[in-house]
Amino acid sequence: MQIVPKPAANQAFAYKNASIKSNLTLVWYFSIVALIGFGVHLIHHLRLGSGAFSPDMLPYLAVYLSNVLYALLNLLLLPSARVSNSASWSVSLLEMMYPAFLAFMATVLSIYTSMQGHGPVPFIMGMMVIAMLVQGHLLFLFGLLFCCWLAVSAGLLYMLPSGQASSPILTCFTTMLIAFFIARLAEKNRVGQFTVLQELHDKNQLLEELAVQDPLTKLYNRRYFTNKLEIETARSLRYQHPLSLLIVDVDDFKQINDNDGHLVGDEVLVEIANLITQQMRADDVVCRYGGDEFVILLVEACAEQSKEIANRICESIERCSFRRASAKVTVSIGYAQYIGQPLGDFMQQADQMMYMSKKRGKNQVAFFGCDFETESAPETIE
Ligand SMILES: Nc1nc2c(ncn2[C@@H]2O[C@H](COP(=O)(O)OP(=O)(O)OP(=O)(O)O)[C@@H](O)[C@H]2O)c(=O)[nH]1
Repeated sequence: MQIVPKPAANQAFAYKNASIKSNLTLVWYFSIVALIGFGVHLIHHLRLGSGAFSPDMLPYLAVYLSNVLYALLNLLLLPSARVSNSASWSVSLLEMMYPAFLAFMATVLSIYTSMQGHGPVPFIMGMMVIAMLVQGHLLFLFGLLFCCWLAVSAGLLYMLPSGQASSPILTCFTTMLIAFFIARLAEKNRVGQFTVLQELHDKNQLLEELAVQDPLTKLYNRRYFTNKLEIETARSLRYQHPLSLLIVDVDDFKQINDNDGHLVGDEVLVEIANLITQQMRADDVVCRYGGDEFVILLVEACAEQSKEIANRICESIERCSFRRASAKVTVSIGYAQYIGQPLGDFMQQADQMMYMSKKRGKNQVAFFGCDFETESAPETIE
C-alpha cells in the first residue's frame, strides 16, 4: 500500500527503553558474579579451616546470602523484564533495586571493616560499581550515594574512637563525588552514542524507503513491484492462494499535460494514486510502474473480487472531479490471474488486456485467463 511517513521516533522514550534494557543486562551479569563470588569465598574459608559460620565470617555470610537470594530473584525475573517492550514501572523498579541493594551492602561492610581497622574499602568499590550501574537516573544516583555516605559517616562516628573517623569520612565523601562524576561522564557518552546510532538507524530507514518509493505519488515504485511480484507469485503457488494483477493506465494523459500543463498532470497522477489506494486492503500492493501507469497486486483476491475492485477503481476515477483538469479523467484497466504461468507472461496478459480496454473505447476493464469471466461477462476478452 501507500508508504505513509513514519511519525518521528520518540527519542526520549526510545533512549529510556534502551538504557533500562542495557542496565538490566548489567544487573544480570552482576548477579552471576555475586553467585560465583559467594562460592569462591565459602570455599576459601572452608579450606582455611575457619568454617563458614565462624563469627568473623558471619557479616560477610549475611551479605553474600542476601546477595545470592537477590541474584536468584533477578535471574528469575530479568528474562521476562528484558523482553518487555515498554519502560514500565516494574522494570524501572527492578533496575533501581539492584544499585540500592549494592549501596546497602557497601555501607554495612564499610562500617564493619572500619571497626576492624581495615578502612571503608567496600564503600569505595561499591560506590564505583553503583555509579556505573545507575546511569540514566542521576538524581536517584546522587540521592543514593549521599545517603550511603551519611550512613557510613554516622556509623564511623559512632563506632570509632573520637578523632579517627574524620579521615575515612573525608575519603568516603571524595569517593562519592568522584563516583557521581564518573556516572555523569558515562551517561553523557552513552546518550551521545545512542543519538548517533538512532540518527543512523533513522537515515537508513529513510534511504530504504526512498529506494522503493515513487517521489511524486508516494506509492511503491517499479523496483519494489518487481521484487514483490516474485514473492507473491511464489506464495500464491505454495499456498494455492489466488493472486490477481491489475494494470491501470490513464486515458489520454498526454492531452491533460498538453492542455492543462505538466503541473496539473502531476496533480492528476497523485489524485489517482489516492483514489486507487482508497479501494485497497492492507495486503494489496499498489505501485506506480512508470509515467501514467499503475500496477496493483491483489493478494488473495479471487476473480470475482478483483473484478469488483477494478470496476470500483474505474468508477471512482470517472466520478471524481479533478479540480484543475479541463477534461474528464478516466482510466483503462487490464486484469490477469496468476495460475503459475511465467512472470513475463503474467504481466503481458494484464498489459494486453489494458490495451484491449483502450481499443474498446477506454474507461473500462478487460479480463484475461479467468473462467468465471469468460463464461459470464460480456466485456471479457481472451
Ligand atoms: N505530468 C506528468 N506527465 C508524465 C509523467 N510521466 C509521464 N508523463 C507523460 O504522460 C504521457 C503518457 O502518454 P501515453 O501513455 O503515451 O499516452 P496517453 O496520452 O495516455 O494515451 P493513451 O494511453 O492511449 O490513453 C506522456 O506525454 C508523458 O510525457 C509525470 O510524471 N508527470
